[in-house]
Amino acid sequence: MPATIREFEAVARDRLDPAHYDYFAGGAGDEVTVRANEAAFARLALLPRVLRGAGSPEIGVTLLGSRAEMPVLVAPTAFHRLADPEGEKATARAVAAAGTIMIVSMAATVAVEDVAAAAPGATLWFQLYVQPDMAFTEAIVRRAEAAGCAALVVTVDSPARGRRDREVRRGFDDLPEGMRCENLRDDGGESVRPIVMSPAISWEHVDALRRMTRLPLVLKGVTHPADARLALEHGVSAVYVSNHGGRQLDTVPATVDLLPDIVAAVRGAVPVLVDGGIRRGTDVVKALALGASAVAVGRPVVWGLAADGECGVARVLGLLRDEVEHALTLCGLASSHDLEPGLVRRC
Ligand SMILES: Cc1cc2nc3c(=O)[nH]c(=O)nc-3n(C[C@H](O)[C@H](O)[C@H](O)COP(=O)(O)O)c2cc1C
Ligand SMILES: CCCCC(=O)C(=O)O
Repeated sequence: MPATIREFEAVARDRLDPAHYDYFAGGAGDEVTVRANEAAFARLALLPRVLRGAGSPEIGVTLLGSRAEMPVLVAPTAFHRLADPEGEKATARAVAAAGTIMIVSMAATVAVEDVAAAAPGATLWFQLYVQPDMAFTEAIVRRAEAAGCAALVVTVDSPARGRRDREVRRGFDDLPEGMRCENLRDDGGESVRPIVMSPAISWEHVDALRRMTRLPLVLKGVTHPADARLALEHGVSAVYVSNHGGRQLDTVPATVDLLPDIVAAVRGAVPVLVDGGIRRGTDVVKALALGASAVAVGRPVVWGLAADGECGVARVLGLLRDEVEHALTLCGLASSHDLEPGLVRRC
């Protein structure tokens, strides 16, 4: 039984088709950003306080009306059936058991309605790539609403798909026979449209989404403080700092290094979420101390799923939960809400 998330990756690597492992693990260009995300956490040190009598820590969080029993969400990742036959259904069941939030990818290999039905207790948010055909975008949004998704996470770091050399080398350019992006079905029909990543997507599309749905909008893929300020002007309900796990533009800085400037720009107006390189409870604690309301994990969930399906995801989420609680206890804190920047030192 793997004892750490990094050990889960090793098990997953052994079990996965090498092309699929490389799809999940890889990133854009020289993978500078992939490495930077994890390395940046290692460069931050924690400076605990002692004798605080804090007791056992409380780590739950309420975000946009959704409750999460731990401040770690499941980031949207595509193609879970490449990792396990049950795919996103298995992930959602583990998420329900952990009491956290799963952001279902628009590129899921199980339809969002079927994910919801498989895990009635799961809190689901839906991730959207705005499609230039806004009628089709609206049809997808309506499906997510009807399936009970409680927020819409709009990914804005993908005006084009990142170039990932590992995918090119492996010739990975399509899903295997019998697997497809079920959320891209055309108007209840049998055909599935390709996902379009369009450089024409702009703030006007965010405004159109705002008018289209009452769901809270989360903007995923914000890295520049000026864009965080614009996001507030356009009425978003949360800003999600992400460089897509280093899979889009290579050499974007590590997200945890970008976080303080975004938090300063947002000035508490809305929650700030962050993902990228989180592999330990101490990473979660550092991100929260620097002002994130919660974090999300992408690859760790895929490693759990590939290693042992629903049980593997449950174990990965359980590890993170235990590690967060343990780190808070060692920091002398009664609650994750008591985290503040003074706990973190750059070393
Ligand atoms: C295999 C894989 C597939 C992904 N698919 C999506 C996706 O469909 N939509 C999206 O917004 N982000 C997607 N992402 C990005 C994740 O949501 C997240 O930003 C990233 O994985 C965080 O970094 P981490 O993997 O180091 O935790 C994907 C990431 C991976 C690794
Ligand atoms: C067309 C699916 C895109 C999935 C994705 O965002 C990723 O692989 O990073």
